[in-house]
Amino acid sequence: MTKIYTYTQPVDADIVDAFCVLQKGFTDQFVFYDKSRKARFMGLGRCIALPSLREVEYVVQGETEQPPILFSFNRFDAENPKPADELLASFPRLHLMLPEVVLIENEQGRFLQVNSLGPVYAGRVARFSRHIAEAKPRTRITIPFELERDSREAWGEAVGAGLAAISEGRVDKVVLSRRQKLTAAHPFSSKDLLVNLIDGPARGTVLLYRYGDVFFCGCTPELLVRKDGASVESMCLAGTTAAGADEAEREQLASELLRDGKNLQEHAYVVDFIREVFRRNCHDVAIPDHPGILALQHVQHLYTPASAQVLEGKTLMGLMGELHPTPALSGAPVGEALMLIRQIEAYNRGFFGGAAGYIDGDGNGEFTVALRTGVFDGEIGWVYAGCGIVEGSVADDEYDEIDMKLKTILSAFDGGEDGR
Ligand SMILES: C=C(O[C@@H]1C=C(C(=O)O)C=C[C@H]1O)C(=O)O
Repeated sequence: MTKIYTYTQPVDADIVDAFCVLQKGFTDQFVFYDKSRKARFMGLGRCIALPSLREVEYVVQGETEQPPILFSFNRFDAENPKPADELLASFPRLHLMLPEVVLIENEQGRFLQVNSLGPVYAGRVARFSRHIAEAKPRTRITIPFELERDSREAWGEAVGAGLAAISEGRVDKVVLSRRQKLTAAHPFSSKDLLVNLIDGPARGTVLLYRYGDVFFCGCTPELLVRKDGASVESMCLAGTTAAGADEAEREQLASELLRDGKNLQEHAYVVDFIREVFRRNCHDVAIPDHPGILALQHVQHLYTPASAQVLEGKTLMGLMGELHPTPALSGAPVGEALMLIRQIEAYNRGFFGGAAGYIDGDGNGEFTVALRTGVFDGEIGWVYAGCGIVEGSVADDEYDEIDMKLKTILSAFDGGEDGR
């Protein structure tokens, strides 16, 4: 048993401003920041890595009873023998990470949490508090960059290989991705991208995992699983169209998407898969028969929410393991699709499409699917996005769909000076 001491006290500060001032002192950083709900956790510093919550016992200290917050970033296909891109390869393979300091904003308020393997003394927390009290409102900057286009021809070949596997009956759907390299004129920091994603128009959950100089970040719309006591939720997200130039066009495109057979089929594989996992692990499963629309800044998706009550003894980590990867990121059937992705894609996805989230010391928490993300160091970065290929998919259209999805992570370079 590892004993953790967790000292929490309220803070009267914007946690993003507080993070910006504290982060200078820490190379290891972890962020899970839901823009629409108060589920916001910003971790700093290397404290301890744990294989599972079962090994942990925590002692609550301080004015507020809050369990410790641990972060978990998992690769899309941890067993893929293909070497990861050099930037991604520098991350350790850790399961649960408990940072030294966590800034929290939840339904109970805003807090500063300090974790340690020995008792935390009040003076240490007070020092962080004083530092936070000096935090100035953050500013945004635009970071100019150039993208190296990946070839449409190579993509055409990849899609061709996917379509061949579909017509041979090996898979019904396979999700293929593209990556692009970007180079900025000047080195940029994780803080700059983080602030632009949090304050910019992208909807969803902002993620950051920085280890040393290298960082992985993005803003994902896709919830994999959320657990709060016995209540669990997930989300089926697959099937995509453009956002539209104005509200009328958005509605027009949304109503076309809701009637598009190919997209509905892509979506149905995800619904069937999540329903099956929920039926095995939960009761009172509620999943609507027909999808709705999730309208985002750069695209819109077919969307079906899923909720249930989890069986006693089932854990968040267990559910995450069973749900990931869903056919939204792999294909159907999942195992065959994963094997095909290993064969077709020239690179290892690393954390792109992986399960990224947090868990508290009581076993509640949530995981997202790490979409609309990239990995960065200094002035270079790799950004990733993918799309579902089914019978009838046209390579050029899918290439354009991926370009639309890439706009979300690229918006991290936009300081918003044009008023957006
Ligand atoms: C693979 C991505 O997105 C996934 C694929 C989608 C699709 O194929 O329509 C839609 C939403 C996501 O589940 C991505 O954003 O990179």
